[in-house]
Formats: sequence, structure tokens, C-alpha cells
Amino acid sequence: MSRLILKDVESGYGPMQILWGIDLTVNESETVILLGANSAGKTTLLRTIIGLLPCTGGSILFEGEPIHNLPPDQRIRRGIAYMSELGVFPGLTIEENIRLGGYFLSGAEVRRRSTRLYELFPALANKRREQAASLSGGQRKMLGIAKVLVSEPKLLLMDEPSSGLAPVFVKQVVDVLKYAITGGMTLLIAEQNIAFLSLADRGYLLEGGQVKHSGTRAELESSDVVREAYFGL
Ligand SMILES: Nc1ncnc2c1ncn2[C@@H]1O[C@H](COP(=O)(O)OP(=O)(O)OP(=O)(O)O)[C@@H](O)[C@H]1O
Repeated sequence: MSRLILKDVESGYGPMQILWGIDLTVNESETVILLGANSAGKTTLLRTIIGLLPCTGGSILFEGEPIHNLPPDQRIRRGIAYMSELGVFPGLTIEENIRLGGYFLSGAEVRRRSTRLYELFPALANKRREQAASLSGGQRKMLGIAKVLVSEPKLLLMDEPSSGLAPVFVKQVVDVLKYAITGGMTLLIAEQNIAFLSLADRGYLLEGGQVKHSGTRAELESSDVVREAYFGL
């Protein structure tokens, strides 16, 4: 069943249109990757789905219902979570950041879920009462992921989880996401780093605010369009 359906979506910044006629689907328990170079429109698309930017044309359906006219908080309440490139509040502790991710849950529920998350992220467990500012770049990214996972979203939108990370941390992020995916998570990830293609069931290549190509992981891996966009081949 389709969890998210975008039909002919348009969006942009004031009079400047950035997205043109985007058609995209994410099915339940599926991982979909949004590939594209700088300025292709990946962030703009994720921000339009969560409602931080207006959908000026077309429609966005979540679990079969239109959401494109709802404010972001109502989209979040329906089960959509958005992890931006920044992700965490450095002045708050690890525990407080995770608590914020589950702000509409009871304290007991957050504690129960945190226990499981700390097993997944032992480096965070050891530092739970320290400020997020004390974490390394890789650990901060892990905290950003823990903070969105605590709400157990029905759909997780992730913007460039690899941004600013050394290759060793990129691998850790990929491994943690693999684990979350085996638990049935539904994910839409915007990434320039081709390592994330290994997580995806399907993907879309954006260029100039339009879908230039789409297909299964295998199709994308062998696609000349993707090879050209990523490797200049
Ligand atoms: N706040 C803004 N105001 C006006 N134009 C913007 C704004 N943010 C982004 N843009 C423009 O929208 C286009 C798409 O940018 P977007 O950030 O969605 O690309 P992206 O694929 O996420 O790339 P990146 O990986 O660099 O973030 C670019 O031309 C960019 O200059």
C-alpha cells in the first residue's frame, strides 16, 4: 500500500518556482532515495512534503488523504517526521534532545523507547546527561537519527544524513539505518552520497526541480543517467 503519493507537485520560494510536476510514491516499509546534485531541489521537496514550504500545485496524499493544505504540526501528528541536515539542539543534553523528538509521548513511553535506542547507540548512552555540543560530528548525526526514531514515525524524511561526515561515520549512519529499516521503517532519504543507494528499494533522480529518472535500486545502479550524474561517466 502507498503511504505517500505526490502528484504533479509544484513548489518554490515566493515567486521563484523550483519544483515542476513531481510524481513520486513511497510504499509502506519501503526505502526510497532521492538522488540529485547540489540545487537539484531535494531539500525543497522534503520541506514541501512536511509543510515548511507551500505546495503551489498538484497534491500530496499521506495514507490516502490529502495533506498539502495542513500545517506542519498536523502532518507530524499524522506520523511524518523530518530530519533536517542540522538535526539536534547543541545546547541541550542528549536526553533532552531525545525527549523533544517524542514531545507528544508520555515521559514513561519516552523512557521505554529511549532504553531501546541507547542499545542501538551505545556512544549516546554513555553521554546521556552531557550537552549535544560535546558530541563529535558523527555522534551528533546519530543523535539526530535517535531523536527522530523515538517518535516511531510512519514516514521518516531525511535530508542528507551524510552531510559533513567523514566516510567512517557515513558507514555507521548507513548501518544504523539498515537496522531501522529491518524493523519496518518507511523512509524517504535525500542524498548526494551514492553509498545510500545500497539501502534503497527504489529511487528518483532529481535535476532542475524535475524527476529525470526513477527506478528500482538495480535499475538505478546500472543506469547511464545516474552514472553520468554521479561519476561523470
Ligand atoms: N531560501 C531559499 N530562497 C530562494 N531560493 C532557494 C532557497 N533555498 C534554496 N533555494 C534554491 O532552490 C533550488 C533548489 O535547492 P535545494 O536546496 O532544494 O537543492 P538540493 O537538491 O537540496 O541541494 P543541496 O544538496 O545543495 O541542499 C536552488 O536553486 C536553490 O538556490
